[in-house]
Amino acid sequence: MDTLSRAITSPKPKQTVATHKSYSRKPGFSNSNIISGCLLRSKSSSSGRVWASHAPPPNVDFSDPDWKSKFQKDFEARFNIPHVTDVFPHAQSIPSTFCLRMRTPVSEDFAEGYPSDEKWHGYINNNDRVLLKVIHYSTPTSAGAECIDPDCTWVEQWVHRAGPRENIYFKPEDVKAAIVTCGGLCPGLNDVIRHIVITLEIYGVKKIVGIPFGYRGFADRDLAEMLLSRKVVQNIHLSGGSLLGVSRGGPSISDIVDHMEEKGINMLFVLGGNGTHAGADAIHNECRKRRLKVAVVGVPKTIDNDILLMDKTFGFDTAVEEAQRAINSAYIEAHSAYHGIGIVKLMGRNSGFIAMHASLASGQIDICLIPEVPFYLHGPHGVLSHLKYLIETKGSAVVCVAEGAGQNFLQKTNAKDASGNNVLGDFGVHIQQETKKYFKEIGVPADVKFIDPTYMIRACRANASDGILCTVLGQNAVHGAFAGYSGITVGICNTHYVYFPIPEVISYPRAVDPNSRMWHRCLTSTGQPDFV
Ligand SMILES: Nc1ncnc2c1ncn2[C@@H]1O[C@H](COP(=O)(O)OP(=O)(O)OP(=O)(O)O)[C@@H](O)[C@H]1O
Ligand SMILES: O=P(O)(O)OC[C@H]1O[C@](O)(CO)[C@@H](O)[C@@H]1O
Ligand SMILES: [Mg+2]
Repeated sequence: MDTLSRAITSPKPKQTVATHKSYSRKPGFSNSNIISGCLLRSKSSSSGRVWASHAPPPNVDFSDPDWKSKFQKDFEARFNIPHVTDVFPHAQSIPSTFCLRMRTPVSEDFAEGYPSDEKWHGYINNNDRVLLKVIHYSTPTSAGAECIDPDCTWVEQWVHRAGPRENIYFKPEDVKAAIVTCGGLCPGLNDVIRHIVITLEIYGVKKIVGIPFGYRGFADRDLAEMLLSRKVVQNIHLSGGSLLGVSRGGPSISDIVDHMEEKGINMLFVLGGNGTHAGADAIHNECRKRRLKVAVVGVPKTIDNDILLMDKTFGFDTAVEEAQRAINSAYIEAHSAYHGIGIVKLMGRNSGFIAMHASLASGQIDICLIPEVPFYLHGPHGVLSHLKYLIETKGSAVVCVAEGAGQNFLQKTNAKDASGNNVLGDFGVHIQQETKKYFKEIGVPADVKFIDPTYMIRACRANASDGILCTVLGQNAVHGAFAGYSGITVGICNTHYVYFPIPEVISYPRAVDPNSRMWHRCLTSTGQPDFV
């Protein structure tokens, strides 16, 4: 009988298995999609019916001989990126002021913005596309297969290529651009801010401001806009955090747009996660409703890496690198103690990407627990009994747990943060206590240490690869806005840079696929058994 679950599920004691948690019910996240995505994909592969995690629910009629072209048409419509001409069909474009040739950094040359150079072939054609999925899975049973139909037919899915356009829909002298950073911290925020400002200046924009402390800064009269320029942002990437500050919660969309109208903001760059992007999309829609010619462009920020469709989000690499240091400390502590057990908790509310990648990168983890993969703590196949085996055979062990793992072992509080996100219980502390209790009960000495490096990881400055990613994303955000797009976000997709319509990347959280090669690689590295 499971002692822990008895404590929690009393009066009906039974073994509790950690399962894929239910997601927060914020408007940006749809539970039905999670079910159709994760569960169908992971559970039904043996039956040969596997669906792409981001694909629409399987309501396509595959008996229709024309289903593929209909699907592709629908896909094209879904991934169409909103443009100012949708609302202002007569909006005039002008030749781009973004050009990197024939430049002399003499101040008077900049007075009227930068001159266009017709001979410069550095622009992206509006019809350029990037292939979203590059593997042709020949069968739904291939590892990590993401299929649309039961036969796993090859279907091309194209998304819009990011970058500077030859014609722009905003005159630089008419632009007042604002940047806002929301949600939790993430390495690289300052790098993105820096490159947005620098690129705006290259287009010739003179009015650039930062909104302090996230969306809150749009409503709080005590918080003044921060004037930004290349000079102000020159060195901000050398430290972590956000020059502008961050926050959760804040004013209504209508108050935000009132503020933008009042202050004349017509370009808004929004750096944040799924919640922030839901807000950005709502701001974009409200601006359209009010017939304001405004470009709202997002840059996805989440160390959890839980935004859909992208290779990765900025800050993730840095977080993994930093997490390794904590793992190494836990390893040394565990290895140096008699029967040492090190437990490291890493961020990841809904998704175990940091835990999985840090476990893989460090090569020092014996057990990796993530929200996507169910496990027992107690019982013959449970985590604790494997820990006993590791102590007996190796003398020490290191466990990496993702923040969102094992939540159903903990008492639910229903507490929410200011943005409406569920406040999670601390599974790291819980597994530490259970481990101590277990080894005491079986009379085996164990020295259990728990390390929670989460805020240290988030506050780091970006490493080199994230620094470059932030640079490209920041620049592309500005190119997208000048090109007249709004309600979009920027991302990296199969190593190329793209624009996505916001709703497509936040419809549910991206999660580790337990059938993926990467999770299997992680298991190979840890050598852990199935804990079910
Ligand atoms: N559905 C929504 N519609 C409009 N605004 C939202 C929505 N969800 C969240 N927001 C706002 O977006 C901001 C950031 O949201 P949240 O705190 O959830 O962080 P996030 O962007 O998801 O980033 P993180 O990855 O750090 O959690 C908050 O100010 C919040 O009020
Ligand atoms: O304590 P805070 O600042 O609210 O943020 C914590 C959350 O932020 C994240 O790092 C990003 O969403 C989560 O993993 C974590 O739960
Ligand atoms: Mg979030």
